[in-house]
Amino acid sequence: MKYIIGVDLGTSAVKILLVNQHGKVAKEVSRSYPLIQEKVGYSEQDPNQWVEQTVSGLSELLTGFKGSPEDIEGISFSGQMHGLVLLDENNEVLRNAILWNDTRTTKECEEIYEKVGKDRLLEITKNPALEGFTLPKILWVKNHEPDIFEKVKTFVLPKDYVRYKLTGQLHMDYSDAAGTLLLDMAEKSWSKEICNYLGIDLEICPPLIDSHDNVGGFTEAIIEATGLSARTRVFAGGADNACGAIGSGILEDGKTLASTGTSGVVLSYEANSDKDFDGKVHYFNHAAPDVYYTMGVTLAAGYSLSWFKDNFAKDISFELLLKDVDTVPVGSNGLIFTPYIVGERTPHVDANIRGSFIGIDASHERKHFTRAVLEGITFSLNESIEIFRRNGKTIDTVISIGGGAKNESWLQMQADIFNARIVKLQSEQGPGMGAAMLAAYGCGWFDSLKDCAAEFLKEDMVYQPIQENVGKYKGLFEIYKEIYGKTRELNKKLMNYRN
Ligand SMILES: Nc1ncnc2c1ncn2[C@@H]1O[C@H](COP(=O)(O)OP(=O)(O)O)[C@@H](O)[C@H]1O
Ligand SMILES: O=C(CO)[C@@H](O)[C@H](O)COP(=O)(O)O
Repeated sequence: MKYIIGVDLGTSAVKILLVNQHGKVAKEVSRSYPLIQEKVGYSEQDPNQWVEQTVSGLSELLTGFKGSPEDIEGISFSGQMHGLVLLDENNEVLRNAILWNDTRTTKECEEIYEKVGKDRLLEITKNPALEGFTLPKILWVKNHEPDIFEKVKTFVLPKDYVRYKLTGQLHMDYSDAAGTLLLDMAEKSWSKEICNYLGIDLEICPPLIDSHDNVGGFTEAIIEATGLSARTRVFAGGADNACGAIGSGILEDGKTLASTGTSGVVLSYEANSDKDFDGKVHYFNHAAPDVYYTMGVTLAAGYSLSWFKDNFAKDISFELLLKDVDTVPVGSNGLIFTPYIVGERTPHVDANIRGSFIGIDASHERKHFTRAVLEGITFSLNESIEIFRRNGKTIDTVISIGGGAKNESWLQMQADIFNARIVKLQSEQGPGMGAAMLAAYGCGWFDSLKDCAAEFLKEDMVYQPIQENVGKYKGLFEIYKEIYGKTRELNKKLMNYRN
């Protein structure tokens, strides 16, 4: 039997899948790492922890493997997007990575608009300046840490750094480069124009490649540390949402994905780069060759649930915390949660908004708060679904992936709130599976990613919307949408009291 490996470098953990030639997951390993949050709005990670945990996870993957390491023909990567990793002339990390959910860069976004112009930025990159994207983070380091910036030789994104440490080769693929705000999306090249406007040396941008391109093999040190073979071919990989889309078969028009990882994402396939969403949703290069996708992002989806569990149910599992949610009625007995605990992106680009529980009643127990958290996260995702529907997309079926897709009650809730069929695949590890599929395609096992999807991806469960719940959620969603406007000014005033 032949195998490939898909590595998904997520925000909460690195998840590694060993997948056989029929797409069956033979083994799954996960290793977590912490977020470093020194101040409100800051979110960082240590790139060397990603590498240590990935190498340790790969070693465990090989432990007890019955085949020969040479049977593992390829490996590829999916990675949390936008995170800035700065390297010096020896490719040593200069500071912690500044992550996608770090919102310290509001001023730098304004600087980008002033110097590049909003319309020109949108023309070149197809996206607005958002705090989470990489370019504002580069400018933040330039403005606040000039001593570090002076030493920068190259910048890369999280999975690119891990791949570099495994192979000694430094690259970035188009799907991840699209999230930097430095890529000319249609031309597929770094934008000299944007670099010039902002005083950034084009030379710090790494070489660009396709997600299925072979970058070489493992270094001797990695082979020794993990037991992997020198013959395994390493393929570039892609942005986690692009890989999630591949791993869910979002490879043709009309297909929609909902992902509840640390972030939440609603994603739709686009054949061309010339649609106009006026920057309301992100518009990026796919990891499948020469196609695109659009998506709306909830900054704290699974992260809201993890935050709730860490603070109010630390010693129990997610399964135990969620086991009672079906005993609570739709609408959590009049309790609504907004998941703005680190700000929001879609539809409200707002680094200062914060979350609320509205309608707390003396009768509410922890299970009501738990259900309200799930409902609030799903309402937020539904705001992205609403944008897509308003732009003429038909969304009647949604493939659901990410940590949240492990829970059946949440999947039914998605069906009821989205008013769409929810499909759960046999593995909810969309990005890891997408990375594995890039390796399978790169190895030449299939003529196209679509052929690979036909062999690898199998439906497990389908959740149909329950019309009585759909009706109730329609009314609740209208109330949910009012909360942003009604709490925005209060949250601005409360900013003075945040550390
Ligand atoms: N059993 C579960 N049921 C529901 N949600 C879960 C469960 N386990 C984890 N999660 C949620 O999934 C999130 C992690 O999802 P994952 O897709 O692994 O994220 P990432 O790729 O960002 O690391 C956590 O933040 C948590 O809220
Ligand atoms: O910022 C975005 C997309 O624009 C996030 O979706 C990140 O890509 C992180 O993903 P997860 O760790 O939540 O999967």
